[in-house]
This record gives sequence, C-alpha cells and structure tokens, in this order.
Amino acid sequence: MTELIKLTAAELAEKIHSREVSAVEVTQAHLDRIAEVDDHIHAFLHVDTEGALAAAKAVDEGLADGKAPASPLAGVPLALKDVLTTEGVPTTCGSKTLEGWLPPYDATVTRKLREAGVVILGKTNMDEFAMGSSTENSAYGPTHNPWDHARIPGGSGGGSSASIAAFEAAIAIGTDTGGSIRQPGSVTGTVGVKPTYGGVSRYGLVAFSSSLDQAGPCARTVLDAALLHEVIAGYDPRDSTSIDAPVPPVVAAARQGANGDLKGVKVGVVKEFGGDGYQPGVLRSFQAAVEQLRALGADVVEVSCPNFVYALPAYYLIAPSECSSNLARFDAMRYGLRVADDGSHSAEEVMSLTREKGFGPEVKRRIMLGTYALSSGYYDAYYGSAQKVRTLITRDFEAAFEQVDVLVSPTTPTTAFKIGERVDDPMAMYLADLCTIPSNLAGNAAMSVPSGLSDEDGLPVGLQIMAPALADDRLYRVGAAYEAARDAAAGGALIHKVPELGGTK
Ligand SMILES: NC(=O)C[C@H](N)C(=O)O
Repeated sequence: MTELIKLTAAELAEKIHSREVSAVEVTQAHLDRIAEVDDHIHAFLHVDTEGALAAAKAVDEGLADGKAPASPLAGVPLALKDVLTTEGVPTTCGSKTLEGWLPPYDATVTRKLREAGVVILGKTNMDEFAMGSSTENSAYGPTHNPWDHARIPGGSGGGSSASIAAFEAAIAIGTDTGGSIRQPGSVTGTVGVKPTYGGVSRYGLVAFSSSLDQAGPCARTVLDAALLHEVIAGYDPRDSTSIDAPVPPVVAAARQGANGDLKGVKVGVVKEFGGDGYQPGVLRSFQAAVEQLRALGADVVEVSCPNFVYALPAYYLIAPSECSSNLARFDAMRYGLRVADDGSHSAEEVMSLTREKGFGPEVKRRIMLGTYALSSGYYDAYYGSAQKVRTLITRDFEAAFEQVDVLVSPTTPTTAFKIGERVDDPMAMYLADLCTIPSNLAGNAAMSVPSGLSDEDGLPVGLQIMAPALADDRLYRVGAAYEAARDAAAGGALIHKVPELGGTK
C-alpha cells in the first residue's frame, strides 16, 4: 500500500482506471503519508480529508458504472497552492489577513481540476501572497525541504514542491510570478513549469502582480507535469489576459521527448547566466546537462541576451508596483481580518491598524516600494524605466529565438540554503530568481527539470529550459528527453534518492 505513493501520476491513473486499485485507496495512502510526515515537512496549511475522499469515491463510482475517466488524471491526488480559491475550503495565501476566509467560489484552475476528477488533498504552504523564495514569509511557519529538513524548499510555492518531493501528493499546482514554481522545483529535485502567460486562467488566483502571475504544474516527472498542464490550461473568458488559442500539445511532446532523440533541436546557452555568484556545483551540474543535450543530438550554441542582467531590478519595480495596487483590496472591510473594530476608531484607523497587524514585513516592504515607484514625480524614473527594460528583455528573447528553439540556464544560482540564512537579507533572497525572472517579464514559457545532485552538498540542482510564448511543448520535448537520459545514466529516478525515504544523498 505505501508503495502506491511512490508511483508517478501516470502510473497511478493507469491502475485506477483499470480498477486495479481504487481512487479511494490511493487517496487514503497519500492522506496516511501526510499524517506520517507533514509534522516534519509542513507542506500543508489545510488538509481536506473529507473532500478528498468524497472526490475519490465519485471517481470510483463512475468507473464502476462503466463510465470513461473524466481525464487522464482522474483519481490522482493533488496538492493545491493556497493562493487559488477553493469554494468553502480555507484559502489564506499564507497570510494572517485571510485567516479563516472561506471563498465563495472556485478558481478556474480549481474547477478544471474537479471536473477532471483530480483529487484535491488540501492547500499548500507559501510565502505570504507569494512574496519570497523560501516559504519563510508564510505567517504559518516555514516548510522544510524533504532532502534536508534544515533547508528551505524554495518559494513562494515551497509547500507544493515539498509535498510531491515527500510523496505526500503525486502532483501539485504552483503559481509563478518571478520563479515561484521553478525555483522550488529546482531545490526539491522536482519538475516545475511556468506556462506561457495567459495559457492558464488567473481567475481565482489571488493577485500579487497581475501582469506576471501564472499558475502551472509541479510533478515528479515531465510527463506528469504535461498531463496536469493539459488539464488546467485553455482559454477562459473570465480572465481578460487569457489567450484564445489552442493549448500547445504538451503531452504529445513529452511522449516524443521520452524517445530521447533531440536531433535538429537548437539549444542556446544563455551567456549572461553563470560565473560569479553561482555555486560551482550548480555550474558543473548545468555543464553536464548541456553535454547530455548535445549527446542526445541537440545543436548547442551560446547565445547572448544582454538585457537579462537588468531583469531582477526591473522585476523589483514592476512586481511591487502591481502588488501595492492589488493588495489595497485587503482593507478590513471586505475580507478576512479586521481589528480595532470597537466603535472608537475611524474607518481609516481600522484599515490602517488591520493592515499593520495582518501583513508581514516582506509584504509591507513591497507595498511601500511599489507605492513609492508609482508616486507622481517618480513614476517615469522608476516604473516607466522598468517597463522599458521589460521591452528590451522581450526583444532579447525574440532575437534569441530566431537562432535557437529553446534557451537553457541553471534554474537558480545555488542549491537549497539553510532556513534562516537569508531572512534578514532581502537582496540575497531576491537573487534566487536571477535566472527565472526574464521569462515572466516576457510572458514566455519555462520549465525547471532536475539535473541531478550537486557534487558539493548532495542537494538537487535544476536545469531551466525556456521557450517562446505558446511553444510550451518545446519545454516538454527537451525536458523529457533530458530526464530519460539522466535517469538511464543514474540507474533510476533521481527523486527516489530523497533521503527521507531511506535513499542515499
Ligand atoms: N512569486 C514569485 O514568483 C516569487 C518571487 N521569489 C517573489 O518573491 O516575488
């Protein structure tokens, strides 16, 4: 029974759909696993035992009636980042501000998961309102990395990635504004994909930075990520930035890639990412991954994207500016927390005291940065300049994709750092997203796929693959080919080396 938790989502689905095991058994095995390990990992903020078992039972009943499964992932247990609304199920965004809030509606992603028969186990821990790279900014305490409990699982979606690395869920949903799916994927040895902006609906995704936020799949294999991507993607009239175009054929691409042939695929290594500030073990793992791509037949060249070095400062003007506006809605009048509501304070005082109490230091820092950057007299110098940089970065991508099909870089400059190591140094924390931010600014698709363990500390390293907008399938083809070669060379799937399950580092 406990072996069930080690299967991939694709394997679980096959067993459930052929009725070799029931969805209820599979769900119960994961709930048991959560009960066993989540005190140590703290991936979940809320476990919906009843809802999960009821959803699993409905899948089993449908199959028993001879109905076809609602989707290729029907019956598979999933962990959902606590920034996506779930009707009647707590949604906190890792903030005290929303403690106890029960959303009156499902996010489109949530609805699509339910319609696909995916079993939602619960809501995962995250940096408050998705601001952070370690989950230490959660108001509910940090999540621990399953590879080393003293280390961070990345952020902001550390709970989602940790939950699959610890085999508490088969698959998970994250959101990525500047790297929040890919960086946690990288440091937990799991796959994380930021789809093309507009490829997955933002309806019901509590907004941090609306022009950057994008939900996407987290999984232990590239194929599982592709299966989940197909379930959640597609046009949604409820999101004005949703793209009315067919979903790229990501599952077919993952299957094609698994055959291992990358002949004719042109891969560009981003010249600007690497060198000083990068952990040598990360760079060695990256070089080995690039050699592996070459061995699979890819044509590898170096490509310069000169404006990528300005992506981080541009992001830290654009994202806080949008957040200062988006978070104005938490005004003590409509949702969640309200303090000083004793009749002796003005409405303004109630708002101000509530926001003082409800938001943590990183959220306050960004609201202040953003308010300043948008204020009259400074707008052109800060926000305006950042928007120009954003255009230059998009042009760098366009020029690069005239030469190559995909770009590659390390996902993040270091392996998982220790809990506490960067909490007092926002700049060091921000640097975790150095390589991931350009794809958000341009609205392109990008993936992190594990490239093995660093030879320095035995911790997971991620290879980032970047593709043009609406060419998400390229990520899956290259990622699946690389993954198959990596596992063949290592004699087994990397994730099974996670020490928490008795493997070796
Ligand atoms: N939300 C994200 O994608 C994470 C990024 N590290 C940030 O703090 O903004």
